[in-house]
Amino acid sequence: MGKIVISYQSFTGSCKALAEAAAEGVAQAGGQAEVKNITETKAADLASADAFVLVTTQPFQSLAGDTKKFFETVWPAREEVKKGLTFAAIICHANEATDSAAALDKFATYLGWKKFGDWVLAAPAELEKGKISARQLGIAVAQGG
Ligand SMILES: Cc1cc2nc3c(=O)[nH]c(=O)nc-3n(C[C@H](O)[C@H](O)[C@H](O)COP(=O)(O)O)c2cc1C
Repeated sequence: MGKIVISYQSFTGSCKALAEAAAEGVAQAGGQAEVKNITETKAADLASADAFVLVTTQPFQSLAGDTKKFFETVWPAREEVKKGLTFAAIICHANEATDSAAALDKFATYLGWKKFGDWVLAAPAELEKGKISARQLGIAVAQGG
């Protein structure tokens, strides 16, 4: 795989740390990772990306605001995004993440992005464990599956 965009939304740093761990995995597998805040991620950034990894928190049991806004912004500009973009996600949650996972499923379907395996779940209380999963995800995405 070539360039992999890894975007995060983070209130207290856990999702940022998970995004950086995923980028380490990508680099370890010989890929090129670009880590960005979700507020700075636009459809055009995904034009030349081979894969997109989203790392998001889930306040109030639902997808975080800036992350949802990202999808709302990408939708009208979706033609700019590489066709069939590979899409992986890490949901960082304090309890269960059913609603956020379902929302990401819907966005992937609407946009025609190719879901990469299962969404990875991580808990801020077990951040080191989450970082291992994030690194493994980065390696797997960079290796193309
Ligand atoms: C305002 C707010 C509301 C939250 N509500 C939930 C929630 O309903 N369910 C949940 O699993 N986590 C909830 N969280 C916890 C976040 O999931 C957790 O703190 C976050 O994933 C940590 O990532 P971060 O350090 O990148 O912000 C909430 C956090 C904030 C700030």
